[in-house]
Amino acid sequence: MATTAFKIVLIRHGESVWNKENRFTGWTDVELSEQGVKEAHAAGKKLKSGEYTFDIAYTSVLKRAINTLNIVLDELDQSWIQVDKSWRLNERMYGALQGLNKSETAAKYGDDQVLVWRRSYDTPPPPLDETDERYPGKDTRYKGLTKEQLPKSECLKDTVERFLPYWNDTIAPTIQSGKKVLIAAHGNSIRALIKYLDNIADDKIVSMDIPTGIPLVYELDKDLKPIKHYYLASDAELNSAIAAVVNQGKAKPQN
Ligand SMILES: O=C(O)[C@H](O)COP(=O)(O)O
Repeated sequence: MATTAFKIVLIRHGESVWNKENRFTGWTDVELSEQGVKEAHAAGKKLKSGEYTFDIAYTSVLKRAINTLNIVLDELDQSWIQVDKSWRLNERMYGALQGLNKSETAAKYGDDQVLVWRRSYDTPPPPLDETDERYPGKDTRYKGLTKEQLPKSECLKDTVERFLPYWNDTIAPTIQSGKKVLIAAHGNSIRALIKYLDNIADDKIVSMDIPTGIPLVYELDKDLKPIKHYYLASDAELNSAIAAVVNQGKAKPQN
C-alpha cells in the first residue's frame, strides 16, 4: 500500500458574476459574485480549521481565481507566502461561446451539443476570429505568448497540453521538494490536472464537474501518484454544488 508523501490542495474560484448569469466565461476576466466572495471566505475558514498551511500558491492570470486565492490566504493569515501566476492555469478558452448564456445556447443547439462543448475531451467550441474583441492577442497580459499559444478556442485536450509544461517544470518539482502547495484555478484547468493525475480515460472525463469554492485535497505518493482525494465539504454540500454546475448547461435546468 503506497504511503502519502505529499498533500496538495486544489480549489476552483468562487462563483463568478458570469457563473451567476450562467454565461460561458473562459478567458474573460470577470469578478467574483458576492456569493463567490462568501465561498472563498468559507473555503479559507475550512482550511484553517483543518490546520492546513502552505509554502507556495499557484494561480491563473484571471481575477476570479486570484481574488479567491487572496481571500483564502487572508483567512489562513498566510497572505505573505509566494504566489506564482500563469496563463497556463487559466480556464479553458471557450472561443466564440464566451459571453453567451449557457441555457440559451442549449435551447438553440441542444443539451447534448452543449455537453460536448463543455465536457468532451477533444471537441473544441467554435473558434474566435482574430479580429474579435474577445481574442486574447489584444490583451497585454498575454504579450509574451506566441501566436500558436494564443487560443481562438480550446478543448480540454488543448488545456491539458498547455497546462502540463507548467505542472512538470514548475509545480511538480516544488511539491517533490517538500513545499506545501495550494492551486487556485478554474473548473476546466482543474479537470485537466485531475485527468492527468488520475489517468482518467478521455470518455470518462465527460462526467466530471468541479464545484466552485470547495477545497479539494489530493494525497500523493513520492512519485506524485494519487493515493486518495476528498473535498472539504459534506456530501450534501458537495452534491448540491456539483448539481448546480451540471444544471448550467441545460436548456431547462432541473430543480
Ligand atoms: O468558463 C466558464 O464558463 C466556467 O468557468 C466553466 O464553465 P463550464 O463549467 O461550463 O465548463
